[in-house]
Amino acid sequence: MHNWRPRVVAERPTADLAAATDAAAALLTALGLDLTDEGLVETPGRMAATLLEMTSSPPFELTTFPNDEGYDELVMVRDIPVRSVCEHHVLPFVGVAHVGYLPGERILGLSKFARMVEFHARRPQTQERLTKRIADHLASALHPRGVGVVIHAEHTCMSIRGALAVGARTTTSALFGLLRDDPRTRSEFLALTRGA
Ligand SMILES: Nc1nc2c(ncn2[C@@H]2O[C@H](COP(=O)(O)OP(=O)(O)OP(=O)(O)O)[C@@H](O)[C@H]2O)c(=O)[nH]1
Ligand SMILES: [Zn+2]
Repeated sequence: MHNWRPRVVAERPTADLAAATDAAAALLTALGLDLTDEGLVETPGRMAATLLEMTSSPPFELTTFPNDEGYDELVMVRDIPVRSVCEHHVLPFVGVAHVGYLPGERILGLSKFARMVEFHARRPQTQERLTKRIADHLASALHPRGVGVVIHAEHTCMSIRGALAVGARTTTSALFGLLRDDPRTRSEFLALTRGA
């Protein structure tokens, strides 16, 4: 009945796209929609593929290098795009992450900051948990002297419905080590997250 085939199928071994398509059709029908309507015929398949795409993480490998020069100042990647899905309404939240660390013996390939954010973002969750997981991952992979993650995001579940707070942004942060405990490093990091 549904001929539409997704162009991009994200990986998740336990996903059953055919069953998800049938379930999406049942949901839309239960909501009173007529799926024989021309524009809706392929919608269940698109819905299933879209939800799978939005909640599946691309795999990646962390590449680290020895900190040969003994670089000991802050490394920071700002304005990394965040696209995730809130676990309460399965609606997107979208924003940016700023990720920084104070290196110890290893440094991280710069692109891996963005890959790490994308990896953790692509699943239903809260912004708080996402922030903490990125910081935990960086800390366990690098054993740095400090880690900081700040995310600013708009949650569509409270902007396009419900509270209708269009433009309201939520800020979360996770700070470890010297970025949490040393006042100078902490304020340098937080100033950089504000664009200074
Ligand atoms: N702390 C936190 N809350 C979130 C996040 N994403 C969505 N929420 C909130 O989850 C809550 C769910 O509240 P409920 O009262 O169970 O759901 P609801 O009736 O749809 O609530 P409204 O959104 O106020 O209409 C809402 O307040 C959402 O704003 C998140 O990342 N972190
Ligand atoms: Zn929500």
